[in-house]
Amino acid sequence: MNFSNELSLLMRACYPLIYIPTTEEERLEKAIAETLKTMSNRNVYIWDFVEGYENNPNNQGFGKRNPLQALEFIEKLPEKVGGVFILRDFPRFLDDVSISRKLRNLSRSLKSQPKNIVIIAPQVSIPEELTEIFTVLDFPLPSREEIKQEISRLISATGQLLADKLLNDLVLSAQGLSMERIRRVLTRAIAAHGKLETPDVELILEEKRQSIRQTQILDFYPATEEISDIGGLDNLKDWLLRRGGAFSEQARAYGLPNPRGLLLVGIQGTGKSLTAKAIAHTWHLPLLRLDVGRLFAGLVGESESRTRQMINLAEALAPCILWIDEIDKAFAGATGKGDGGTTSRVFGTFITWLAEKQSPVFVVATANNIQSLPPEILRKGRFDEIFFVGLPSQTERAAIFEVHLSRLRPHNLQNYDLKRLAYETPEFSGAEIEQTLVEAMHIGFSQNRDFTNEDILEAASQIVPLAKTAQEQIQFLQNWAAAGKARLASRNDRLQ
Ligand SMILES: Nc1ncnc2c1ncn2[C@@H]1O[C@H](COP(=O)(O)OP(=O)(O)OP(=O)(O)O)[C@@H](O)[C@H]1O
Repeated sequence: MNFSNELSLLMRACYPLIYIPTTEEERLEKAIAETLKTMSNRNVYIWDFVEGYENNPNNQGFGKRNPLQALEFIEKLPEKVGGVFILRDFPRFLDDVSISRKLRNLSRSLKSQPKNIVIIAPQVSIPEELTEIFTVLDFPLPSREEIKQEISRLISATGQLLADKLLNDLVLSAQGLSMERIRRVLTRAIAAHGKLETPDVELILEEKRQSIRQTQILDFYPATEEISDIGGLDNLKDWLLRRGGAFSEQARAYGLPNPRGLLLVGIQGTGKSLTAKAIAHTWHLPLLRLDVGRLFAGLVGESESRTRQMINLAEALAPCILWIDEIDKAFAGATGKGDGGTTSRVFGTFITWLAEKQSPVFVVATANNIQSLPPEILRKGRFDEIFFVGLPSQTERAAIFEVHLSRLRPHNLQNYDLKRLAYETPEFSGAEIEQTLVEAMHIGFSQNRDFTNEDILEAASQIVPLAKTAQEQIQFLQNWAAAGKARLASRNDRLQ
């Protein structure tokens, strides 16, 4: 359902208190006004702390610097009078006892009246005692159509006729930005050279990178890895290659649903993060990395708000890959109330979105410890597939050596005995193989010569693979996967 439909539904169903987190005040107010055109009997009243009520000649300036008076005004209007009361700056006053009490009283009396209070704020910040009476509604970032209209409006003043391809590229690059930012970057470009050109796409992308960085929770991650850079994991690679075109228009026309995502479970260093990066690069989609630590840092209440912001942004940037590293660590306490319920509320928001999302956001989550994952994550319908990524078999280790040696010594690959190297490195993970090669290079470099098979074996002998110290964890994961809880990322090849 789009924003306007959802809002009008809430209004018609007499939801008295609606909270809309957004930094796009102006655009939101326009959207509300548009929505109200389809409903009769609803005037808009806008209040802010400095000016009081505006828009309405009879009450101009009423409630100036007095938020309680702003609420009393609503209360005093005759029952039959319909209205939408947009209160700017209001979250700052929600902690005040008189405001809180008045809102709770209003939430009861307005249930039978055609009146709705809408609070706009950059973040959701609602005191505990008021959470029940507010309905939080998300305001999406500008759609492709809105961005297209805005670009056309801005360019019309210059008389330039934009080619379809350039217009499309500009729209695509601007997706995920607020309208204010889009306007700012485009006007700057037009002011600089009187028109819009292909290099401006990069300008917009840079603005987008900055705006994503400012959220501090998502990062635009440049990915250069290919699926062919993953050694072994053939089942997983086949699965991915089969879905290569699954986000295309043709796939939609064919009737295919958007792929939802993957959960990759396994011990450290087996290529899970590498897979996330390779998917983004191979499918030509932007890779957004969620910093889970940041999601939970900061003030109480901010985590929920950040989660919504993250979802909103990912949807605006779709089609994209949302990479959630170590999801087990993020939601370890989701079933308890240890942190005042924050983790469980954030988890609730996230899991609901995961289950219901229609947008082409492909989630790649990785986890090392299945025991600390809330069981809801593993339920069907959350991810398309759960893969167990185990330690590489001997054949896979040879493939991993090959991937890295072809990159490091593309012209001398024949100097290395891949089979022997794989045979001599039992229980090594991909990361440990990479580490071994780096060490071998140090040996060769320090003696002023190229590194050899012997250097690699020497380096390997100095590494104690994690498998030795984490046997219990590995065994647990293997049993879990063998019980049919996950698909094996590797082809069944038991050679160790
Ligand atoms: N199957 C593999 N093929 C090629 N390289 C690999 C493979 N597995 C791991 N590596 C190498 O090890 C590095 C680290 O692996 P990666 O970060 O993907 O592991 P991970 O499973 O995500 O571990 P963690 O749980 O610690 O994040 C990779 O960047 C890559 O260079």
